[in-house]
Amino acid sequence: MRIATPIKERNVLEWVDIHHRYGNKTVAHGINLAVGASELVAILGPSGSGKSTLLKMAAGLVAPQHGQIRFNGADYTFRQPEQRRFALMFQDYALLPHLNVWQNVAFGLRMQGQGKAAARAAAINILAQVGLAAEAERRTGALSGGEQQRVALARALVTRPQALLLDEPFSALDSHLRSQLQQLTLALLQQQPCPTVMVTHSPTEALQLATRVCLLDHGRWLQQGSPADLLAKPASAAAARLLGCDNVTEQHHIPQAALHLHHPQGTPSTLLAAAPQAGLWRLQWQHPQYGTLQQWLPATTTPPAVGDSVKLWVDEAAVVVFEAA
Ligand SMILES: Nc1ncnc2c1ncn2[C@@H]1O[C@H](COP(=O)(O)OP(=O)(O)OP(=O)(O)O)[C@@H](O)[C@H]1O
Repeated sequence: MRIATPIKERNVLEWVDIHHRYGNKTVAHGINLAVGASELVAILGPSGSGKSTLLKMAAGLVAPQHGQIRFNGADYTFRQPEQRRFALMFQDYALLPHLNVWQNVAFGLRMQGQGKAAARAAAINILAQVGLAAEAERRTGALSGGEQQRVALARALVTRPQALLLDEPFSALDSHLRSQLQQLTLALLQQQPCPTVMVTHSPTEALQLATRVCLLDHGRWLQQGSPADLLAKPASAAAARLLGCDNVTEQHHIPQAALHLHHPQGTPSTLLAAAPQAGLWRLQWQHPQYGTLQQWLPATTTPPAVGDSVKLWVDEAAVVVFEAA
């Protein structure tokens, strides 16, 4: 009988059994992660949880004390950064101040040995895609923060990297620019897919952009999954809090779908506060069994008056109970 050989996906970036400490602080504790060519994986975790260290290991800027970085099945752990052909876009995007915009973008291509004319043409082409063709001759110091970030994105993608590593790439931008650049990044990645890993501390960013979100705490995965799966069933209170969920205790998470106002089976609850926020009403209830609960309602609804007592039903079938609780 012939046994079918599993087809191994190509262009997979992997962290394999990574352990790392700084002094007595463990920042990676048996980390495994495989990112496929069409994936955008977000690593979401609190400050100091070890997110950037994992990215730096893939980039070749930090060598893990134990474990391997692999690409396409090959061991990359000790390859020099420039031998990896991975593009980095870090928070401090560090454009070269003595070069103009197109020269910054073309820099990687020139380092790879491409001729000046071809490198310039490729740079201008990608600058057009990020809406900066007209700025090609300008000094980078004269650009706004958002423009500099777009140059950094163009610079990261112009070399057609084997993998893209993004460390808080959008955090310095205001919300309008942030969403513009996020959409632009997704569009460019659709044109030239490669394993992409984005480090962020923003649950909104991770859940909106990533195909898979990995929750990291103290150098360990808390949980991994698609945004929809994680939101539907966070595995623990720590995971739910990292995801930015409301109504979390050590025992359970009460999602918005579990809350029903003016329900005949509801328990009289007092409205403590009501405020417009992010285009919605944010209500705070005092519930006799569940304590303080946050509820979000559409801006078009008229909330009860603060101090009123209203029947609020918590549908227990929709409450997420944590297994360890
Ligand atoms: N070169 C280093 N030497 C000593 N300690 C370090 C070094 N680099 C990072 N650390 C420490 O290791 C921990 C993890 O750092 P890392 O930058 O990976 O975390 P992070 O999750 O990306 O944090 P942040 O969101 O704040 O950037 C932090 O406590 C940091 O201070």
